[in-house]
Amino acid sequence: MEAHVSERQPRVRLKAEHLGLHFGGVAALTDVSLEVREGEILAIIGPNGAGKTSLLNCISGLYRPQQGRLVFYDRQGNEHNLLKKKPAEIARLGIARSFQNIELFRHMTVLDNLMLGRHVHMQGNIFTCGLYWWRQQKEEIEHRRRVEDVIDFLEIENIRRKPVGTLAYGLQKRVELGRALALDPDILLLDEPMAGMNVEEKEDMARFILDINQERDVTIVLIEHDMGVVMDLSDRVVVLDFGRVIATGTPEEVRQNPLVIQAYLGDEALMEQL
Ligand SMILES: Nc1ncnc2c1ncn2[C@@H]1O[C@H](COP(=O)(O)OP(=O)(O)OP(=O)(O)O)[C@@H](O)[C@H]1O
Repeated sequence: MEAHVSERQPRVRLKAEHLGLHFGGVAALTDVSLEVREGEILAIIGPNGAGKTSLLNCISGLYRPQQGRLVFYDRQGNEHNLLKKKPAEIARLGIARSFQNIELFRHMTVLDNLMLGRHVHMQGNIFTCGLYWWRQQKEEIEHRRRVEDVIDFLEIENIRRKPVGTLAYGLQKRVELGRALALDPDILLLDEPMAGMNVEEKEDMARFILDINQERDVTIVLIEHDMGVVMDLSDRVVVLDFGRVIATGTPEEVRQNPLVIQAYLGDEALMEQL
């Protein structure tokens, strides 16, 4: 008897429809539509100035596009209009991000930076502190437990008490990843997590990204210039050029797409990697 294997389409967790973002006369994004599917690693690639960071900024609420729709579906399937939410609300929904230029407090320890990563989940304030001290204590312990779990996961136990500014660049990038992970995200937005790293650091980072995706069940949207990394890590790729989506598909499909090759022509370093 013939076996019927049903191939279930993964759920869509984030959908952008016809996004348009401009700064005065500069169009950063034009008619950008894409979806992020549950459990995938989606890479956003494109030449410099293509609009990659602007897109992540729209998703995390830092930029407000003038056109289009941006919707997040939570684990229960509820729809959330991200264009109506502030960055902290978006983070609380389960969308965390790391930044291209590390955005950590350099004089604070690794542990404190990671605790700050959880602040959007913290309920306590000056009133509840006084009235419900025990509740505050319980909450604090739980946050600390989750942060310690991230520290173990990223293998940074030995630097947990060190000020971030004293760490090597590659480790700072790992702490930046930890800060985003401490938020317990459903979707992690990573803006060039391997930029400026040596080969060994890149390999470590690639392993952590895969483990976060597979073991911690986190959907990942990744901006990356290193095409080798993109080809190895991602399930699907969206290619932006001059603020427009010019291709979407598997790494192999986009690599052979004539529009993508055209967009990268002129940049020999990028072409070599394609
Ligand atoms: N805050 C801003 N004010 C004015 N223009 C901006 C702003 N942010 C982005 N832009 C413009 O939008 C366009 C897209 O920039 P963006 O940084 O999103 O590209 P990118 O693909 O991330 O580039 P890179 O690979 O160099 O980081 C560029 O022309 C940029 O100058």
